[in-house]
Amino acid sequence: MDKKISKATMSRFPVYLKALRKMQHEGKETCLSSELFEITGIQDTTIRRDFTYLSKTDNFGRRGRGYDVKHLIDGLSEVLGLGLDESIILIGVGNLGSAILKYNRWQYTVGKIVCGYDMDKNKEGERFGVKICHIDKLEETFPSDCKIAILAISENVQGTVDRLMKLGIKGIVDFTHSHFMVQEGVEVQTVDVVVAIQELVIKMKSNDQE
Ligand SMILES: NC(=O)c1ccc[n+]([C@@H]2O[C@H](COP(=O)([O-])OP(=O)(O)OC[C@H]3O[C@@H](n4cnc5c(N)ncnc54)[C@H](O)[C@@H]3O)[C@@H](O)[C@H]2O)c1
Repeated sequence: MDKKISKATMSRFPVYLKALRKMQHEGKETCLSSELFEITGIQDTTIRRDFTYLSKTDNFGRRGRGYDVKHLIDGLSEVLGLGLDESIILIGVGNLGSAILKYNRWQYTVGKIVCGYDMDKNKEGERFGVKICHIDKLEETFPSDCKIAILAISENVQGTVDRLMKLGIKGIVDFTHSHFMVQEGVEVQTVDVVVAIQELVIKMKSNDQE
């Protein structure tokens, strides 16, 4: 792709992708930008402009006929470097981990949690349809195609991250409040409710000052 895609456009792509995967799941083959507007709240002019950045746009989006849902999904997945079927593992099946497992919005977006791990033997078995293994069995049960791990543990974070990296994990969604080191080529995405509230308060204050 030759055209440079702006950050704002890139941040809207996952939103379109999620909406389109849901449409595809419901059996829809084409969609109008106005329909995407209704689902995403993003103006259709913005949507149409954003889609011009996708490499396959030449073949679709003819006026009035709408976009081919599959072509759009392929184009967006290509740009975002995402597959539909990421195998994700969850480490720590406590309060937060269980809530994440129960959250069933995975399937239209990035893939699914294929296995959970916990150091508590009582957690072994199955939860919300997902197999839970003891963390001691991580190496022997690790899904070979898995590149992403969600961390919702409270102890031995660095040791666990080291084991995950040895197994080939390249992306970590981190809910712990611990500082840990990763090797080059491993990405960490931190999710923190407190930080989100802090940012919200800052935005609210700056609104008051305007
Ligand atoms: N980011 C956020 O916004 C946010 C919000 C709430 C909690 N947290 C953090 O998420 C983590 C989990 O919170 P919680 O409320 O679910 O705690 P919890 O005690 O209910 O659950 C933690 C689970 O992880 C397991 N565990 C701990 N260390 C482990 C390890 N090294 N390997 C395997 N399993 C391990 C425990 O057995 C337990 O089942 C904590 O670190 C907490 O501080 C973050």
